[in-house]
Amino acid sequence: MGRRRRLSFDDNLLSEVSRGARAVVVCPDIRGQQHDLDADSRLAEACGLALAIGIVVADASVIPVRQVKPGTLFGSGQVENIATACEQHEAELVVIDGALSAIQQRNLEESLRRKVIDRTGLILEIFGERAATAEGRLQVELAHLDYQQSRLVRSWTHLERQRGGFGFLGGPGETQIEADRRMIRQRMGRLRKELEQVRKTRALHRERRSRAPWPVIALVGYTNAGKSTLFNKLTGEAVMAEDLLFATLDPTMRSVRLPGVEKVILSDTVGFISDLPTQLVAAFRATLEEVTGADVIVHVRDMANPASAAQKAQVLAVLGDLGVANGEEGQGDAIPVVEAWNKTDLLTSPEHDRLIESAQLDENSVPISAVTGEGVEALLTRLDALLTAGAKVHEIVLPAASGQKIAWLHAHGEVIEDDVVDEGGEEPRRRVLVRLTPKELGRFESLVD
Ligand SMILES: Nc1nc2c(ncn2[C@@H]2O[C@H](COP(=O)(O)OP(=O)(O)OP(=O)(O)O)[C@@H](O)[C@H]2O)c(=O)[nH]1
Repeated sequence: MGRRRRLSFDDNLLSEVSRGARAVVVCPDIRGQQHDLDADSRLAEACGLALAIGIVVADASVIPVRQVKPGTLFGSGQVENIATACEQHEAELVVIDGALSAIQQRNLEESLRRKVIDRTGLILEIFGERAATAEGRLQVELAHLDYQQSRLVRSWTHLERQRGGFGFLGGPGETQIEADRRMIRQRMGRLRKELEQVRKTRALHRERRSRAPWPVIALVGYTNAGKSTLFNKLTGEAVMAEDLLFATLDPTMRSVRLPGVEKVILSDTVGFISDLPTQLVAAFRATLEEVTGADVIVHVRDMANPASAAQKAQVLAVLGDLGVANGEEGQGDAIPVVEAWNKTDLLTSPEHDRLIESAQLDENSVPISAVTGEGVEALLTRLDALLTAGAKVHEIVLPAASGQKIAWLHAHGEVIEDDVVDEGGEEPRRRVLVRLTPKELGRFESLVD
């Protein structure tokens, strides 16, 4: 009969994995495949991602794959080894840190008699859990549907009937599959429209903020680099100091005071991850757009991580694509980038000394420990210098009644002289001699009376 099951997008579609599930994590090291990181670092990252959504990593291993088996990815002996590891470690879930086709996933689930998720599935779980803003949530749902759609099509062309998998396919029959595909397409269409709307609102917000009288500092960096920890240190607030990856899918904004600059907005952004599946790039970038409006970017780096250099290259590539920074100084309108070389407390003494030495050669690199506070003052001083760079003295004459504007000048600029000038006219005027950066002058000029 083939009872129809409705596609339901409202009830927890995004969650396939329960918190606390015990998992065996496997990183296939496929011969000839290029990756940003080596297999061990990828495995470590995958374990971190799994932990971030509350999965218990019971066992983790790299499995070299000479030749991909179309049906199962791994060879049969390797699948047996994974099954043994699952038995030994009482795991109910297998995380494969690579891309699985729908068929491979299904076959592995059958042989292992356990739920199997691949890397895209894992990252979608994290995005689904962490997306906080409307745009983030819409992007994640869209990415999820896209992922499911590709599985639906592929599985149908190869199989007479899909079993297991995502659970929303009911009875067999092409009409059923077609109907499901149409529903997914319609839903995706609606989501895209909603996204468009949300983006417009966001652009308005950004515009409003860019006219806000405060400079913006954006924290960017690889996942687990220590952005949230530094953010907390700087703002003095416990925002999200969890030992979690992606503690911040959506930008978090806080205002802080710097020694020389009265007030700045600090914006924490989502962490980067290696080899981001292409389907997820849009969801990830949506959250980074905030960075394009920043006055200074702080690139937080985990200097205790052996993959630190590769991570830096990726962050710079994305910032370059966003058109905000190119890593080189003095080029175009690029936003200045300060590198916060974090986790100095984890380095050995010679490593620590080497880091301090290299930082002395480059004023835009500041060794810090967001945990102990080492170097944080120096970072603030550098930020202050960049935010006040290019400041010039301006003579500004205003009607004496412009109290708010005059107060703004005192709050933001370095006021050198401020007197009332009486030129015999009807209205007394104030003449303020004040040092302002070009950006501050722009902000001042956009103030409304
Ligand atoms: N020892 C040491 N640990 C640090 C330091 N900074 C951060 N950590 C730790 O590194 C882990 C990750 O820090 P977070 O601040 O959550 O990293 P993040 O960059 O915000 O991570 P995402 O939100 O995933 O992008 C936490 O366990 C922190 O306690 C540091 O300077 N020294």
